[in-house]
Amino acid sequence: MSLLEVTDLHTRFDTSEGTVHAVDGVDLNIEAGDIVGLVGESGSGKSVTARSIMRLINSPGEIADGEITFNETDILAADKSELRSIRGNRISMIFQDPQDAFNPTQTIGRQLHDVLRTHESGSVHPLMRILGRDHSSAYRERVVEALDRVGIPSPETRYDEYPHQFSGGMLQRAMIAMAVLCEPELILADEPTTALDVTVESRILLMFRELVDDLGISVLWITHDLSIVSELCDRVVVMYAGKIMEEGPTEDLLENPQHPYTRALLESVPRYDMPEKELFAIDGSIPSPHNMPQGCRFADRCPEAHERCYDDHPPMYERQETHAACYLLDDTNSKRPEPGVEE
Ligand SMILES: Nc1ncnc2c1ncn2[C@@H]1O[C@H](COP(=O)(O)OP(=O)(O)OP(=O)(O)O)[C@@H](O)[C@H]1O
Repeated sequence: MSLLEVTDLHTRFDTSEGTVHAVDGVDLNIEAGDIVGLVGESGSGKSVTARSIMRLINSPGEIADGEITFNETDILAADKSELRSIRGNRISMIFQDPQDAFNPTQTIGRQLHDVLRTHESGSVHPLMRILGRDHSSAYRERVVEALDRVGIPSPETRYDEYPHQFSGGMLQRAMIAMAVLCEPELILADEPTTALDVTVESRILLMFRELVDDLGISVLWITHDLSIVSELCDRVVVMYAGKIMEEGPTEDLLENPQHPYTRALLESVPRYDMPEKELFAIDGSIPSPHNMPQGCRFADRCPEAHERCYDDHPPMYERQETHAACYLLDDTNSKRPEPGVEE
């Protein structure tokens, strides 16, 4: 059994303009120790998928259907106390903007210390906080160790500094330290390096891979950047307009993409080794979330679309280890008689 199994997940938002089917029948598996990249254009439903896994969908949103099983725990049936013990302890989330994750009025060390203490022994009693009794040296040591592990220089000194004294890259590292502090089984990382410059980004990716290998943590890494996926991920899941279009091992999927959408995404990545290559942009735009087509969500932009693609969204077809939702992979297509030809 996989560490995380998401089956036929439907998450929607009821807005004044109608219902947005942000996640529409998503299946997703993550094995222990794997880094899975979730890629797709803006608005395709990546963040809503991650937030659904944590059950962080608030009104006007709701998880309308599906199953989410995390290490044999039924997340959608879990009560508040079960959820509390899962969030942070067993599944952590890292966000794009580290500023939002930290309180500007408390030192970084203090905040990491509180996370550790809260998850290990319940919430910190306000009186204990005033008396400073919760500031045990064992916790401090573990926080310093975590800051050191993510490559923050002079972690002992940095422990007592405030968020504004950290650069963007350092703050991002501190957030990663916070996510790994409780040694979770799964980290959901929502575009955590998008705001960083490329040199800091590649240092963080390298460090993250080492961290995951050392601690055996599984990761869902959300991004729209395929170069990050090729550097970091074991498997890739390609999402478009609320649906999974293709998924498979990174190398297979990037070298031999089956879905026209994946091919188009790969075509639009700038190639430094081929500077003369013209940049490709996918024609059209992602369908309006209020007015999804009944057929393949990508049909309107797909150069290979045929009549059938406009009728129903295709199921997943298997090609070795890759699965793609595209009728081009349906072997029975070739056996279908040409119109007007007797069988
Ligand atoms: N609170 C909300 N209310 C209404 N619609 C929402 C809400 N949150 C998300 N959506 C809609 O759900 C869809 C999926 O959004 P989501 O944030 O998951 O996309 P994404 O793939 O993560 O995009 P990005 O890469 O830009 O973060 C979008 O159409 C978005 O507008």
